[in-house]
Amino acid sequence: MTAVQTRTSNEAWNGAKQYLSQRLGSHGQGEETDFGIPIIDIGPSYSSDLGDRNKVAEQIRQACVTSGFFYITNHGIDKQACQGVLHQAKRLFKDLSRDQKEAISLKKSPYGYGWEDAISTSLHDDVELKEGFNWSYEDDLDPSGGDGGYVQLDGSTATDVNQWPGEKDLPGFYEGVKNYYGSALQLARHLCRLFALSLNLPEDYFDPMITHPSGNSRLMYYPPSKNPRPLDTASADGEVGLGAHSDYQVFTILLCSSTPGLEILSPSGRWITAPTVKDGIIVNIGDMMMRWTNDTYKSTVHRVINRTAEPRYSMPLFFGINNDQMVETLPSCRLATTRNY
Ligand SMILES: O=C(O)CCC(=O)C(=O)O
Ligand SMILES: [Fe+2]
Repeated sequence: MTAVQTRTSNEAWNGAKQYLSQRLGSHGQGEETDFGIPIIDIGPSYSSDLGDRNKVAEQIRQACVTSGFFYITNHGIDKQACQGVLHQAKRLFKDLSRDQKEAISLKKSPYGYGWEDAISTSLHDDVELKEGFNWSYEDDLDPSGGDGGYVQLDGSTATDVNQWPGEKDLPGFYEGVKNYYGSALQLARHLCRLFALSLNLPEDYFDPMITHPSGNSRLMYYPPSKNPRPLDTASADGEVGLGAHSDYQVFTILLCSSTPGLEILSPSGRWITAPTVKDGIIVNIGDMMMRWTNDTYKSTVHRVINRTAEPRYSMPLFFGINNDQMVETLPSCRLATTRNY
């Protein structure tokens, strides 16, 4: 049996800071070739023909070995569910009073779930303007019903850890979130099959690892800029919505309102603005997938700056495998040559 190593939150924070500065330090030397956010129509991946599914998987692979970011269209999530959850975000951030928000503040949660004030949480020492609301996977949100085996990242089996606004304060909020989140979980499981194909693994390779997945998610609010200006990614002007970071899970499914703001860092150190793609949802690779694939798939540094006079809302789902799943380098990503020592 392997000993479980625990780290204090300070150690984890410092480790994450160090990791980010290494990642930022490595920019400026890389190549720009093919770096962007391609749009992949995943409609054909729902076909019963393996050839169709493989064609989508190949496009996903191409995106993952370059920027690690892509849009998906024809993803199967109902338009109303998407609009609905962004509407719930607006209600939460605009309609709740300060006291109602404080009542569900993440400061009261051992796991950091609940409402997050606009405070500096950036690993890059930016003062962040965003407000958030965080929660973790729960069986009731999962259309599969889950298998009852969910464990938190620290191995605890604690349930009821999420802090939802009261039904009286925000009627219909939970249902609106569940409606989209449940569909996004199903999409995540579908994407796992495409990732498996893209990595030359059996299509069902990840299936047993996502029966009670890590599905932390959040709603985000980026206030309108005090100084609305044209997009100029060279300058942040002190108004950082969400500081530079990479996501830590396997992959993120990111739904955004139509206000632009997401920027991704190219290998040569340029910030590239993500365009608005009608009915498109962003998928991006996280650090866990980068590690798991032996750096074949890229987890790219990104940030959010709202330079417009409009508010911006988004909902990232940080999808990961079961927190109690043992991982080792994926078989198709091990070095081809074996060392004799
Ligand atoms: O709001 C966005 O567009 C991005 C959010 C994000 O990158 C994150 O929460 O990790
Ligand atoms: Fe992110």
